[in-house]
Amino acid sequence: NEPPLVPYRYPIIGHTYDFYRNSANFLQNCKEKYGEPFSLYILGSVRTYTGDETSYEVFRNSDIFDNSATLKVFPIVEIFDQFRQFNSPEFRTRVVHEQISGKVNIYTSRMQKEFLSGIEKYFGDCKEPKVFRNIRNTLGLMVAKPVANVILCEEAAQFEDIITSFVMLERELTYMRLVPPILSFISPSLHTKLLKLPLKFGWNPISQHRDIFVKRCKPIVEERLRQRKELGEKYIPKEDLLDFYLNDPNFKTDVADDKYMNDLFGQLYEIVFASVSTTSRSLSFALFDYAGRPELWDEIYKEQLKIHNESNGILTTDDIQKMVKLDCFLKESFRYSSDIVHLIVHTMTKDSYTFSNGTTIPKGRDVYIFAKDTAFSSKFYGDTVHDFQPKRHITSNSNGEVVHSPATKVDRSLLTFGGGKHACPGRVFAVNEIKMCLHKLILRYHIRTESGKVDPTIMKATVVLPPASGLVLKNRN
Ligand code: HEM
Repeated sequence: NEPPLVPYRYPIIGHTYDFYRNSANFLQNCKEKYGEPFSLYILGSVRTYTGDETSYEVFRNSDIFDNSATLKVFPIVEIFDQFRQFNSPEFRTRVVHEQISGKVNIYTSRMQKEFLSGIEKYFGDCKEPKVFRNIRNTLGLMVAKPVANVILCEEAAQFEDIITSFVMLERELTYMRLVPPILSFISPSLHTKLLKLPLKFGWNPISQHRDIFVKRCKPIVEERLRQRKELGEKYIPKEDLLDFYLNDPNFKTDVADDKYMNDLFGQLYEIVFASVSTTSRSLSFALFDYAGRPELWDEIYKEQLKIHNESNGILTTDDIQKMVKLDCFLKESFRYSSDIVHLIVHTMTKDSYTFSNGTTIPKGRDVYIFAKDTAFSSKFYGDTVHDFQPKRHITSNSNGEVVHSPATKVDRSLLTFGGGKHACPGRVFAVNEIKMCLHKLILRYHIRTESGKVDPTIMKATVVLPPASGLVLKNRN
């Protein structure tokens, strides 16, 4: 009882052409005609696509659906493995969960300072309306500053070359993700081999970023090691990820030699990449979603002003939690910016798996999540599914209590942060970061699109990117 294989006309090519020509429409038509899940023959192999009903099952059953299939299209682990001594995804997830998301209250004031200095530097006064194009790049730099502060250390966040390097790293690796997988026609593994070929010849696309990291951070690491040695038990650990690694039994050292610095680079920069690429993408979408919808401005601004006045301009995590309107707006922006197909690919590892609706897939089948189907599902979002309505995330109970479903929440109706055991461990940090940045920007500037309308997003195969048009900022005073 396999999911229906959608009929195709040409052998070998199968559905490849139709899929890449307009994947959103094509997948939608397939789902309407054949239900879900359904299977397609793309780039020489059969893949199963899940929609709003069955996608969450895949995330929830992470013991059966292995997410490492993602590495076939994006061999990021190998790139970082060239530098580090060992790779443990479980350890990394725990570190992000406990040391980054779990400590946002400690980081909030430092992040705030970084945002304020970033806003001054990259946007400035804007006394007269000023147009900003290529906003994703600017927002990447903005996001990189607090990330450098938390993941490396406060000192490192002040180095311009570290901040630029974070953004370049993100861009270079994202290009790799967008390389068309033409060779997969011959064999799916050939595409991966092509992407990994430069590594075989000793050329790693991110070596230049390692050099910058070593130049800037080695003296800091050496000084910390020296202090640790001198003070012993009396050493007070610094609140950043760099110090956490220096103190962890797996990474403890007396000497910061090349091998050690390479290892630190591999461990820390994979987290930097996971953090900067996703956060700057979401922040860019959110700014465009805000700038193109004047009907939302007043309410959101008033909330920010109230919280600003109450907190005397120095935000705590409690203040950020009070930004309910901003949170609902961000959640709606997450929904609107959903990729067509989820980045994470899952392979079914058991002998067979039967979905709750009765269809069965065999061992080894790659399962792709048709994410847009969930984000725009009328089952979850009713008749207004195509309207941008932040208030949908607020519910008034019969007892008069008003509750809202936070942007960090992972559930079957929104797959922005995945789900199940592997759900993004950095989401609390990311949402706090984005809200803080939007809060500061909205307080300081009137923000609108250059066109005065909601600008269209850009589609690259199944990936959705923020508009390439300009945003106009003008100081409120
Ligand atoms: C808006 C920003 C972000 C988005 C949209 C996002 C999205 C995701 C998604 C979809 C996954 C895969 C989940 C799954 O397989 O079910 C993931 C995993 C992950 N994310 Fe995020 N993420 C964001 C920010 C961050 C940040 C700031 C960090 C680190 C500080 C981070 C670290 C990670 C890590 C380590 C994993 C792997 C988890 C695992 O496999 O167990 N992410 N993220």
